[in-house]
Amino acid sequence: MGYATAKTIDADVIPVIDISPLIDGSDPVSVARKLHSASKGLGFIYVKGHGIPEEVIERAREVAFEFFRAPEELKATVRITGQHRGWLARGGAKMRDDVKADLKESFIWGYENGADGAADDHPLRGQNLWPAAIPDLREVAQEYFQLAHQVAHHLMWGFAIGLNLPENFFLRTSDRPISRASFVYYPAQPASLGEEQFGVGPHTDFGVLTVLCQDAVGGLQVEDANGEWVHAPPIEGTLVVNVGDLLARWTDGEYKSTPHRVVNSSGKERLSLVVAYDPNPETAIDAREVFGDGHVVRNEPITCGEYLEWRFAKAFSYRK
Ligand SMILES: O=C(O)CCC(=O)C(=O)O
Ligand SMILES: [Fe+2]
Repeated sequence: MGYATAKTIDADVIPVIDISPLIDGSDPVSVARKLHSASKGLGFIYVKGHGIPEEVIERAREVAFEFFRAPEELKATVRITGQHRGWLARGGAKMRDDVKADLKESFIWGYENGADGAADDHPLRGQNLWPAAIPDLREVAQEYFQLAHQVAHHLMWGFAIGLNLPENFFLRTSDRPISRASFVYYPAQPASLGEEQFGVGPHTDFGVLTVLCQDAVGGLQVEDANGEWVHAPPIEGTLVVNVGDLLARWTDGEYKSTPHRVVNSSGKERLSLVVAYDPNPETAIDAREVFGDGHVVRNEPITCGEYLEWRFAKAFSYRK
C-alpha cells in the first residue's frame, strides 16, 4: 500500500456508540461499558444520539465556510493571538519538527462563561477574536461550542462510570474549563503536493477529549494497532470522539490516545468542527486518583495547564 493510502475501516476498530441512554439517564452503565472498552482499544468512537441538532451543525458549517472563503485581509483582522485565539493561517501548524507544515487553516476560539466572556488567567486563553465583517459567526460558533461541550461533559461522566469512579470524577474542576474549539478548513489537496503533505499531519491530540464533527467529504485516517492507517469515514448523524493524551495520561495508559491524520484527496474543500475538551488549568492529572494511592504511576502527575502549554509551544510556530 502506498504512502498516505489507508485501509477500509473495520466496525470493531472504531465502534458506533449510541450515547442517548447516557444523556437521558435511562441506561448510563451500559453506555459507560461500551465507552470504556472502546477507549482501551483505539480510543476512537463514533458517537450517535449526541443531541446536537443538524441545523446547528449546518449553520456552523455555513458561517465557517463564509469565513475561510473570505479575502485574506478580512481573516487577518482576527489573526491568531499569543493566547491561541483567532485565525491560524495555512502553514501555522506543524505536528512534528521534521515534517511539512499542515495544509489546514483554522479559526480558534475559547470557552466563554456567559456575560463575562472568556477568562484571561492562563497563557493559553484570553479574549476571543470575532471578525466584525461576519457578525453571525460569534453566536453560531458559541452555540455549537456549548452543545458539543455538553456532549464532552456527558462522555466524561460516562468514562468515570466505566472506570468505577464517582460519576463526577473528571468534572470536579471544570467550572472554568480551558476547552477550545476550532473550525478547521482543508483545501482540496492535489496529488502534486506530494506524499508527505497532509491536511493535518500524523499526531495525537494534546488534551483530554476531542469531539469532532467532520463533513461528508472524508479524509480522516487513524493508525490501527498494527501501525496501519485506516479510514475513519464520515457516518451521518455521528460525531467522532477521541481520547487525547491527557486522558491517556490520567488513566496511566489504560485509555489510548491514537495517532490520526487528514489527507483530503477528494478534490473538494473539507471542513471540520472541533471541540477540545479540557478541565480547569489547575486540574491535577494524577493516575493515583484513578487507581488508588498504591498505584505506581508511569506518568508523573502534572497539571492540565502546564501540560498543554508545553505541547502547544512545540506544535505552533507562532508561539515559539
Ligand atoms: O478534521 C479532522 O478530521 C481531524 C482534525 C484533528 O485531528 C484535530 O483537529 O486534532
Ligand atoms: Fe487531532
